[in-house]
Amino acid sequence: MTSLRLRRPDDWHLHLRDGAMLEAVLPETARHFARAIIMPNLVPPVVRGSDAAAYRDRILAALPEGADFTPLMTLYLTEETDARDVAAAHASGLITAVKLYPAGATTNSASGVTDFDRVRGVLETMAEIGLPLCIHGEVTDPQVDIFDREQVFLDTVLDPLRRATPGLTVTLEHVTTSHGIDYVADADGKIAGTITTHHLMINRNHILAGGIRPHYYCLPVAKRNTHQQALRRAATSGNPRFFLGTDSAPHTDPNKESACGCAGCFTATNTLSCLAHVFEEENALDQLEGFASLHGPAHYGLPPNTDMITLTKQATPVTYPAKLETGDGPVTLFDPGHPLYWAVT
Ligand SMILES: NC(=O)N[C@@H](CC(=O)O)C(=O)O
Ligand SMILES: [Zn+2]
Ligand SMILES: [Zn+2]
Repeated sequence: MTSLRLRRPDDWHLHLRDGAMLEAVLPETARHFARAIIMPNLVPPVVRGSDAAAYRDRILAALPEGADFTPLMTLYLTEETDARDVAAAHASGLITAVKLYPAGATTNSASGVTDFDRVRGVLETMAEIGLPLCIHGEVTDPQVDIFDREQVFLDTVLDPLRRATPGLTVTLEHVTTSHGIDYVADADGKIAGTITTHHLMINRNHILAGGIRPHYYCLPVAKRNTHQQALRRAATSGNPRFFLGTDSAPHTDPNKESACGCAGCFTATNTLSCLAHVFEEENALDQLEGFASLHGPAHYGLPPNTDMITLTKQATPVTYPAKLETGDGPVTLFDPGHPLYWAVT
C-alpha cells in the first residue's frame, strides 16, 4: 500500500505552552490535526473557567490565517477547585475535560493533587454531568522506582478512585506499560487510554544505551521493550479504548540538554509520518484511522471529523527540519532514529 486516506485526525493530549512558544508550535499541530485536548500545565496553571477562556483566546489569536483547528480546553484540578466553576465551564461548552496531576509527578505539576479525598466532590460532580477526567497516572512517592510508578498508580490510586466515583469517564493518559494497557482493556465502565507517538517508537534503551539522549526523556519515562510491544499491539488492535494523544511537549534545547533536563518529546511536526511507519511495521495500516481519528471522538462523545487527509509512501525519505526555531529558543523535533517514508500530501 502506498496511499492511505483517513478522516482528519485529532490529538487527545497536547502541550501548546504560551507566548512565543505557543506561536511557534501551534501551526505544527494545526497543519494536520483538526482538534486537540490542550493541557493546562502552564505557569501558573489553567485552574478556573476564566483562565481557560483567556487561554483559548490566546490560542485562537495565535492560529495561522485560514487554519481550521479547534482547541479543546481543560482545567487543572487542584485541591481548591470549585465544583460549581467546573460545572459552569462545562455547561457553557468551554471545557472538554479536567486534568488530574498527582502533585509533583511531572512538568509544572506542583499545584496538583496530594489528598485525593479533597477532590472527591469535584469528581462526583464530573460523573453527574458527564465531564471526563484525564489522568497523569504515576505515583510520586520517592520510594517507588520511576519505572514502576505507573503500575503502582493503577492499584493504589486509579482503581480506588474509579470505584469511589462510579460513572466517571476516565482517560488514562500516555500509557507506557503493559499493566496500564491491561487495566484499560479489562476495566468495567467508561475508560480509555491514550498512547503517544514516541512511546510507540522508543523504549528505555533508546534513552540510555550508547549515550544519554535527553530528547527521548519524557514522563512517564519509556519502559523496557516488552512494554513498548504491548503499546504497539494495543494501538494497532482496533480496540476503541486506545487512541492517539501525542503528548507533544516542547522544551527549548538548553532546557533539555542540561544537567537536569526537562521531560517531554516534541512530536507535533512528524507524528503522522511516525504513526504510519509504526502501523505499517505492524501490518496494521487499516487500523490507523481508528487510532488517530475515530476512537478519540467516540470516547469524548464528539463527532469524528468529516474532512479527509491522504498519507503517501514516498520512494525517498521525508525530511523535516531538525529544530523548530521559537522566540524562546530552538526546540528539537523528535527523531525516531531511522528514515520515515510516509508524508501527508
Ligand atoms: N510528558 C512530558 O514528559 N512532559 C509534559 C508533562 C506531562 O505530560 O506529563 C510537559 O508538560 O512537558
Ligand atoms: Zn503527563
Ligand atoms: Zn503531557
